Amino acid sequence: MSDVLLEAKTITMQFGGLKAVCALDFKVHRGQLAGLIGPNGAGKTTVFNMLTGVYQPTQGEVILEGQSLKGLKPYEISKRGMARTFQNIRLFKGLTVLDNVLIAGHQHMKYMMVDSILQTQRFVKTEQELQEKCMNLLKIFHLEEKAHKPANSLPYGEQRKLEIVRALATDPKIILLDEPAAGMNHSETHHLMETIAKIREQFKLTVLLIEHDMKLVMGICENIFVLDHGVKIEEGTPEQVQGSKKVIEAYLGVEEHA
Ligand SMILES: Nc1ncnc2c1ncn2[C@@H]1O[C@H](COP(=O)(O)OP(=O)(O)OP(=O)(O)O)[C@@H](O)[C@H]1O
Repeated sequence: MSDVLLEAKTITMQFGGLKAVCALDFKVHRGQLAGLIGPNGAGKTTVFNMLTGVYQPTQGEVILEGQSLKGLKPYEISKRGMARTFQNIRLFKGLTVLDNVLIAGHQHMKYMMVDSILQTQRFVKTEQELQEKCMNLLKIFHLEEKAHKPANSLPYGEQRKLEIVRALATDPKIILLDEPAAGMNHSETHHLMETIAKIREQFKLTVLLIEHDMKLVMGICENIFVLDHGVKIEEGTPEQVQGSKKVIEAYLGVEEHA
């Protein structure tokens, strides 16, 4: 099996007259923790939207495990093992924390409608297993005691963590995290960093994250892609990227992100 799990092959996204992303190439290797960074408006979220089928690239293609994702819908890509979180939290706010996770887990259940109506043994067993799995995931993120509380009663930082738990409940091979630490304080961010590293090990996951918190990115990513005006201007280890003249220039004037 190839070492490359996810590949962007010269992907371009044109919105009318604006090329938000231009002929972008990159590869994420199996098991890697990779980062996608760049100043505001560089095209990072647009890249995630192309990877996950929200947008079809106007040119180029995305390859997951050697197979093109061209023309696939987001739910089809999710079934192939790519999960994501969003910059703006998207939870079922009135439902409990656990129900939010169960709904995500159900998307990949193998039993039939008839099992569910007749409450067959297979259905009951699968439901129990799913419930256990979801509770275990909540435990990893220290959310188990809030399992039966409404999602909208959680503080913002915990809602972000719940989004990650929901993504993990789909048993992904790769998880794309869009600004997971946004709105978190220093100690929450530090804890999140440790948890991301832990779940990567525990679930043999591949992770690609967008993040403005440079401490987080430089602290956990092994390989970083830097976008500016839709173009990849640098790629490498945290040390290589931090020392790059092009990267420093791209960030000049936006020092609040440094
Ligand atoms: N649906 C859309 N239609 C038109 N233009 C868009 C659309 N989505 C994004 N853009 C534009 O594409 C460019 C890249 O936006 P994108 O949100 O991908 O950047 P980003 O790097 O994620 O920014 P930020 O760090 O601020 O979240 C911006 O100029 C944005 O205004």
